[in-house]
Amino acid sequence: MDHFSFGGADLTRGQIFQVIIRLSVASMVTYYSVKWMMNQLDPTSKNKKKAKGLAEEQLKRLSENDGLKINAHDFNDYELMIASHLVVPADITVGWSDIAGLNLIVQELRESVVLPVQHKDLFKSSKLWQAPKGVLLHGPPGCGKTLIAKATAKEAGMRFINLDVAILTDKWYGESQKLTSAVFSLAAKIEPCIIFIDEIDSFLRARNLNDHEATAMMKTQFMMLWDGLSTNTNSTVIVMGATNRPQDLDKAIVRRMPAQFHIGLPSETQRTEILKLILESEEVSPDVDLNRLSKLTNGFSGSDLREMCRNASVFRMRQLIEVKNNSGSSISVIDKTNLKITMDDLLSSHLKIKESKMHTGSLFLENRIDLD
Ligand SMILES: Nc1ncnc2c1ncn2[C@@H]1O[C@H](COP(=O)(O)OP(=O)(O)OP(=O)(O)O)[C@@H](O)[C@H]1O
Repeated sequence: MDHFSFGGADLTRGQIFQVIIRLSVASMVTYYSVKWMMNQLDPTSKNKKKAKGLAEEQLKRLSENDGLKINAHDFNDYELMIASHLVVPADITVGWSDIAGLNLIVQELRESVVLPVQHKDLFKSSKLWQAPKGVLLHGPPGCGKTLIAKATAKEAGMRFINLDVAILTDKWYGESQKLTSAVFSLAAKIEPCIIFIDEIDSFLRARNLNDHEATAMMKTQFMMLWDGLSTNTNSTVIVMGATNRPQDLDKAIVRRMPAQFHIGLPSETQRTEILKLILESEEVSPDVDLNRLSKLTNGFSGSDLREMCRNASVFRMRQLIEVKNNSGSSISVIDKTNLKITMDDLLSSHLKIKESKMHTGSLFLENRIDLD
């Protein structure tokens, strides 16, 4: 029998084999225990599991409803993490008809994005007809940037990744580089796709010396992957960014977004159109004067106008019902004949919102000439 000498001890071949097995088992136990402990310590482990489940569900819907031949197994963990923010076109509830007063922008997006995506074969003969790889929507909050991005995806039949950039930079998710490249590889697998980044300035602001090394690397990587989209003319992936502060964006990013649209506070005429659209499906009393309301709401965004109408309908509801207990579970109807939103309801609501905007300093009265 062969004998081997280890640290002065004579061991047979069988004994060495046993030692190796024991060592392997011990290392495996240690590896899995440490992994389990890390998982327990990781505050995002629950979120990760939830995100994975959500992603698998969305991808399944995509293959069932959109006829895309995909399977959750075709995606790595990082892609699944990003896919949890995926919205399938069937779930997007807004289209062009939900946007008021922005006809020119809608027409441009229809021609430059929707048509080339919908009629890819027809448009492929010219490189200039291809949809741009980057679109920037800029302007004050609540004026419809997100609305436009979603409606574009819906009308073009594109999948929509509402990218939460916080997960790319969150240290618990780690591996920012892998997640960043997963954004683009996922988008390519499910194209045509819009990668929407709200407040893109917070992620891709002008690079400066104070940037953390990892952040700087991630920005560079993001831009390289983005450039890769231009070389692959077959895939239709568009990065669409929205920002209130375009001046803070890195110039290199702005260059990558050749299609840019300013969505400003609505003019008087636009406010009339927005109010008309919001109140179209509501019961409105004949005394409601939209032109007067539009004049009074100088400085209001589309979102403020919506809030004004919502508030007015709450005033109406108060006239209609009496809440009998604190929890609101018991109500009695007082007057069913008086359902229509009145001009008084809207005027009271207007005052309430104007006051609140003045307190928060968000009422920017525009001294502007209406161009439309
Ligand atoms: N032009 C518009 N037509 C119809 N509704 C509008 C319009 N602009 C804004 N709204 C209403 O305001 C809501 C908020 O708009 P949206 O979220 O698109 O604004 P945003 O510009 O993306 O704001 P933020 O910068 O705060 O994200 C919309 O869901 C819609 O109800």
